[in-house]
Amino acid sequence: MTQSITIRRPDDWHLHLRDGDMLRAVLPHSARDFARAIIMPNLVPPVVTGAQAAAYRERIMAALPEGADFTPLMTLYLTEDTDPDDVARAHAEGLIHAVKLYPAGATTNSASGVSNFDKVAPVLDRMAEIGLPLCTHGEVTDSEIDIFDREAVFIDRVLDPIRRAHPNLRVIMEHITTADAADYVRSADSGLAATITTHHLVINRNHILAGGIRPHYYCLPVAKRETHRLALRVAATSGDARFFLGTDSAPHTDGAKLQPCGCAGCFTAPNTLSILAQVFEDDGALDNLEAFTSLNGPAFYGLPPNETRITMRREAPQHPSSIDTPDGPVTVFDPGFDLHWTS
Ligand SMILES: NC(=O)N[C@@H](CC(=O)O)C(=O)O
Ligand SMILES: [Zn+2]
Ligand SMILES: [Zn+2]
Repeated sequence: MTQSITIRRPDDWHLHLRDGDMLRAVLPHSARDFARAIIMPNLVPPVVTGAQAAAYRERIMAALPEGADFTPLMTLYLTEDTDPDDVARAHAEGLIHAVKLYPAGATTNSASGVSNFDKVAPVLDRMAEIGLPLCTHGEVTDSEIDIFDREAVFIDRVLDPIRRAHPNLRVIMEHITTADAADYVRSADSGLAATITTHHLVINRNHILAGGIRPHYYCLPVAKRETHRLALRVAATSGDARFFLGTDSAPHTDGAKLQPCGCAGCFTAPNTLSILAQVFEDDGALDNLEAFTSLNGPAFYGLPPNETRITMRREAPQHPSSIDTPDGPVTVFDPGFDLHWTS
């Protein structure tokens, strides 16, 4: 039996670090295992301009533990008023690595997102020209569309039209949850990729709803039926360069999760690598773990893979079940099985 695995240091291509006390509480958990992360801009207010991204980057750097080796890769939150010149400038400075599209109202802190997609066409044209990728929260928000269908409908109604209108735009479908999305990504030869979260490889909708409601498994896009989870496992463990890790680690205090109307998001930063090693081992794909966590993402973003390596050992890890913050505890995602890989 394999006792250790050595891989290039992983990156996280979709991460919520929040701000202030929460930032200081969660950042060490990502910085321990990941060299770089694409930092989501859905703060309140959102990170819309290059100047705001530069200031947020400073706050992240200031919150890093002594000696940590972690580089935040900043993103801008796309609004109908986003200025193409500001985006191009922030990209040219090396500050931002993507722009994030949230359909208005789709998820946590997305009120300033896009309703009229025609209004963002000039920004998307400029991004295509300069090679700056668009990250999408791929769900429509129409109240008449069933929540379990919102990703598949987004592909037909929003994503495919955007890609036809901007054929050179590089797009990352974030946190995909369906076989439909995996198939759509495979249908493109280039310029399209997807991130997959840790939790969507582990839970299906039964975990949220059967035998009692489990708010800590509620995230967006919501986990789908088992056939979709299995399709994501195939995509993630295949080694296919179009799929890579974006944990979507999205911390909310227990007070905010355990409510009549609780927040969406799973906090997976502390135990993601332990869970992934086990998922890949269970699927007989340990050899493809490095492609998913450390190679495919940088290749799509046009960055070199990390030079340093980490070794994971077959040993029961010591992860906390929750972490403390000044605003209250944040529960760590429970995969529902014992872990036996330590990073
Ligand atoms: N994934 C989630 O359920 N929540 C994210 C937002 C997002 O990525 O959609 C958050 O910011 O809390
Ligand atoms: Zn999202
Ligand atoms: Zn997210």
